Amino acid sequence: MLRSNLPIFGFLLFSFFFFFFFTIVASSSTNRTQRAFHHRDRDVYSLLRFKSKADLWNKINTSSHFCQWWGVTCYGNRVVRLVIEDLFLGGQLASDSVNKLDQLRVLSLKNTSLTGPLPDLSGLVNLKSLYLDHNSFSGSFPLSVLDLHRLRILDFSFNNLTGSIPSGLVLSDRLIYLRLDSNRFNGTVPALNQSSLHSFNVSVNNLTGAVPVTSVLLRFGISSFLKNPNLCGEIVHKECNPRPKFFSPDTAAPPPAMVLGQIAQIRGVGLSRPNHGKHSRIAMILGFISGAFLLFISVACLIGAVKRRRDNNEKEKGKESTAVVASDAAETAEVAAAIQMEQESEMEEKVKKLQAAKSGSLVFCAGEAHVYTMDQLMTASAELLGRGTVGTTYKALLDSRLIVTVKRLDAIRLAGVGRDKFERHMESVGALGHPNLVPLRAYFQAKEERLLIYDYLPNGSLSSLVHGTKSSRATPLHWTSCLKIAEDVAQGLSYIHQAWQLVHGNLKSSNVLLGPDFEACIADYCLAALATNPPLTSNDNQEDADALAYKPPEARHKSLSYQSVKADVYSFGILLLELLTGKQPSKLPVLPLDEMMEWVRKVREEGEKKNGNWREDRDKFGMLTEVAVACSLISPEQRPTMWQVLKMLQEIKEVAVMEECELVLDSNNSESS
Ligand SMILES: Nc1ncnc2c1ncn2[C@@H]1O[C@H](COP(=O)(O)OP(=O)(O)OP(=O)(O)O)[C@@H](O)[C@H]1O
Repeated sequence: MLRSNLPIFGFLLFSFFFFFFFTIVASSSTNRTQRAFHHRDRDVYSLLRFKSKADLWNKINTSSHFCQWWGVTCYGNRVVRLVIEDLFLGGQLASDSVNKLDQLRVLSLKNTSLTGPLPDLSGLVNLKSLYLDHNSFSGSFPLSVLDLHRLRILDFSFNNLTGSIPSGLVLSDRLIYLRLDSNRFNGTVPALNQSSLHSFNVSVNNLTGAVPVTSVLLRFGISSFLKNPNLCGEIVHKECNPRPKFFSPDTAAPPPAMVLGQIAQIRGVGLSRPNHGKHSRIAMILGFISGAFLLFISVACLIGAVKRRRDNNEKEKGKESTAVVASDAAETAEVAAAIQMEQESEMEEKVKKLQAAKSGSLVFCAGEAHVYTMDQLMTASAELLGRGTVGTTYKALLDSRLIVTVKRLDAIRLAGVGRDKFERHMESVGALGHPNLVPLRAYFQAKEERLLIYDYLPNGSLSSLVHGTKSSRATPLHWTSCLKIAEDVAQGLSYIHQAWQLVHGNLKSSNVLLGPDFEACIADYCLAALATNPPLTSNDNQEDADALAYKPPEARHKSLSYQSVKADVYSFGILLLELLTGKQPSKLPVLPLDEMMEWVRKVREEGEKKNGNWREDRDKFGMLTEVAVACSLISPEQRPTMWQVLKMLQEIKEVAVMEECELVLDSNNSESS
């Protein structure tokens, strides 16, 4: 009986397990989906709440998907950047709004006329850059910022913040940029000493007391502390509590007339007049006798004291009579020891760096893990990528299967750059961190050798994409690709210009590389500043002509070391025209706007005949050409800043998104009718 029912038991058992397994899988995937929706909804709710309290004039358009809103960047439907700048919002930063955006990496609301206190920000656990400058925020420094362990950039400058600057900031060891200037902070300056800090300013506040003498604050010098009238100390060149000088008028004995007057007051009589002969003679004799008596007593006491001093235990006596002096001396010794320790540690740091350089060690940039040594780098298999204006570039494959790019700088072209200058410059460049910059990971210098180590970007350069290579054909880019690449480059460039006030100096399509997701990343930034000699002329005249075409007219006849932000803007304009037309920079004509638009249109139409698989949108190309022409104007003053360029590009994107939405709505309407 049991044996005959075995198949039925087997079937029931199988069904039970199948059902059990299916339920678990289904419920876990439902949970996952629910979680994703839950996070997304929370982001939408946060943005809406932010808008409702901050955007009093309804400047932020929320009719599209939230990831398309002005200033919002998403990754996988989660908000990673909220950048709204130079816009009159006029409201407040409500609590419980942005604080829920736990995937946010960049929050920038600079110059948006926001008021009120700064809310709790401790929920922004992934935040790396926080720009709330040029607003009217009031109240105290939000302590929740101290919990943001990934924070590298903090800018609260030009607000009305009050209270003290929290000393907990000394523990924020990732901070590279701290601006608290032009507020109303009071109290003392915290003893910041994190070596990561590259930019720091607390000028124009009400700070008081001695500026702590740490090696990092010393490096910034007086310019970071200006217009705080009550600050003192070595760094601000002002003595703290100036001690009264011996024999200064303040401490000198009061004038004799006053002494006499006081004595007279104590005795209850007026000042004696000189013509009272007898009384004055008696007074004189009495005065003489009492003076002599006092002198005798004093001398006797002195002799007694000296004798007792000899007899008594010296230590005991020291404790009693010089307690105050001893504590002063201890304090002075402590301060001296602290200063000496600081100087020693500073020296140690310098010696270490020097030894590192001499012994051939790599100097890793701020926040980098030391994952390989110079020896490993030297024994890595290398492939030549190319020779450029400041050196030769190799791709190196390390043992750990890590691929890096090594740029070997040309000693002759960097001949005028001393060891310290190079080190300082590379420290600043190494502290730059932006998704559209190829990260500099480490640098090395020894005698004649200087190396820079960057990430290797696998998808080639923009130049190869636009013009093709031996192995790949050139592709005319769709306007959306042009816009995306232009926006990426503008983001990276305006970061260099704005946050760091550096310049690229050599922007061109071979210096724009494509990252793993085909995002555009700028390479070779800020190196031109080191090249003191003009570049060697290559054999390839075409290459020379193209390199020259990126240079603005004001820089054509100068050496490579000529650079400015407006020269970068010009190069960007040429790069954008190159993107739009696929023409080499030296083949681009110089034309006024209307003619340039016409020329770009013709070039695109020719391309379309050859490549019938893409369609262009004339208006979009027109708008992008307008931006390119504005950037490449002859007069540097008339060119926009990179920040303005970025805005123009984002506006074009917004127009395009709106048009697409309208199209979808129209087609939906026509289908339903
Ligand atoms: N980090 C990198 N990842 C991948 N390829 C790179 C990287 N850096 C440079 N390259 C490529 O290596 C080649 C040589 O670069 P290099 O910077 O030496 O010269 P260049 O860009 O042609 O000129 P310049 O020195 O004037 O910038 C270029 O084709 C460049 O695209």
